[in-house]
Amino acid sequence: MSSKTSADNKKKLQVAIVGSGNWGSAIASHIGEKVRSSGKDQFEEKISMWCKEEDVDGEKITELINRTHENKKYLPDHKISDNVVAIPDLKEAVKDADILVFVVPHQFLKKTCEEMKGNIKQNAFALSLIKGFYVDDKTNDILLISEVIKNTLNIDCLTMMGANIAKEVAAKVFCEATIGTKNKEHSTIIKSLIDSDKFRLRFFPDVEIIEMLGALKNIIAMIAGFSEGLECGFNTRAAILRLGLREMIEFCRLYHKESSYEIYLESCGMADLVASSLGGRNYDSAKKFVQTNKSLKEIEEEDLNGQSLQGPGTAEEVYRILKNKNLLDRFPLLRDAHLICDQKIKPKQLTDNLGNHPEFQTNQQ
Ligand SMILES: NC(=O)C1=CN([C@@H]2O[C@H](COP(=O)(O)OP(=O)(O)OC[C@H]3O[C@@H](n4cnc5c(N)ncnc54)[C@H](O)[C@@H]3O)[C@@H](O)[C@H]2O)C=CC1
Ligand SMILES: O=C(CO)COP(=O)(O)O
Repeated sequence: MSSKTSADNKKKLQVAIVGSGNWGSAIASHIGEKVRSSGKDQFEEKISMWCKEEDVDGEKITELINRTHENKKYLPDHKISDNVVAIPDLKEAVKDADILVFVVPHQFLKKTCEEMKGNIKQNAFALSLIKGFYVDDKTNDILLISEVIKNTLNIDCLTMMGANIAKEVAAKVFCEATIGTKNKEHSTIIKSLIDSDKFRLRFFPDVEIIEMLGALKNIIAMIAGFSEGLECGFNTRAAILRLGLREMIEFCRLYHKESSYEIYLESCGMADLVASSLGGRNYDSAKKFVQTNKSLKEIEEEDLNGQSLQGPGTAEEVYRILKNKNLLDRFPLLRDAHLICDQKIKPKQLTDNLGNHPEFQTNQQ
């Protein structure tokens, strides 16, 4: 008589991580460890991680990762679980995957999806960790990352956003994240794959809002960095976070009028805004922009060793959307962030004008 259980007979799910930067490497390792510790019956132990090939200290980055179990370029000083295998060929990395975890900087997503088209399993589904969005060339309006993934690959796409600074997740200190999905079966699978004592998940159906918040907080984090560069202090920074959160909510409500406050108070909203405005790359670079007078592009090249700032691109996209809707004056922080990045106005102009924010005009005695 066979001693096989039904779990043995059930086909295990294969996971591929599409991306291997700072966050990509950290989440790949978390997933690798989670699968090993409690997911062996449900998931294949080997996790494929697509890694764009490049040379690091005379060695191919994929070979370096697979030899040392560390991504010395994008996540130095943190070991990656050794069941994560870096694969340089995108099609090879994703072809057998049931779950595709997207975590490339947002400017590379469309090309990555195009290359994957026709090379993935029909019943696969995606989870996007990418913070950013596009402007649709036809409508001049917002085009979400999850929509690009869904439309290009014809698969379901969940989103995961939250206060998740990669090196802290890699150091295994507590954090939480928000999953957006309306698909119960997929949310149950993602809970088994990622949720742990040190990385708690909460689930909501508001996929679009969760994704928009993840992108918008990068813009407000840059403004917090500008104010810190100007040595404005904690009171001003706190005011920027409050006014910024207000604008983030109003922006989301352009698309989801009836959304309740609950979602904005989750990790994807207030918590990510706070974490990113204390210690994110967009915050740090914006602070340095004020202190050095270098452009953000120069700072990114000098300081980030190939990592990518998402704030400046998203600020430009939001500016375009608001301009097209004739709403720039209702969103002065979102508007001015782009003008500062583009060196059209000085950061001080923004901080000097905080007292004229529309928020103060609608609440006067
Ligand atoms: N780093 C963090 O703490 C967090 C990042 N995120 C989000 O995750 C996404 C990915 O961020 P990271 O993993 O930090 O990336 P990163 O900022 O470390 O970017 C480097 C990665 O981009 C890849 N890359 C460079 N050129 C490319 C190209 N032409 N095509 C495809 N890939 C290319 C590199 O190979 C490398 O894997 C972003 O949207 C970011 O906002 C979200 C939460 C935390
Ligand atoms: O999204 C992040 C933390 O949740 C990281 O933000 P940065 O890209 O600004 O580092």
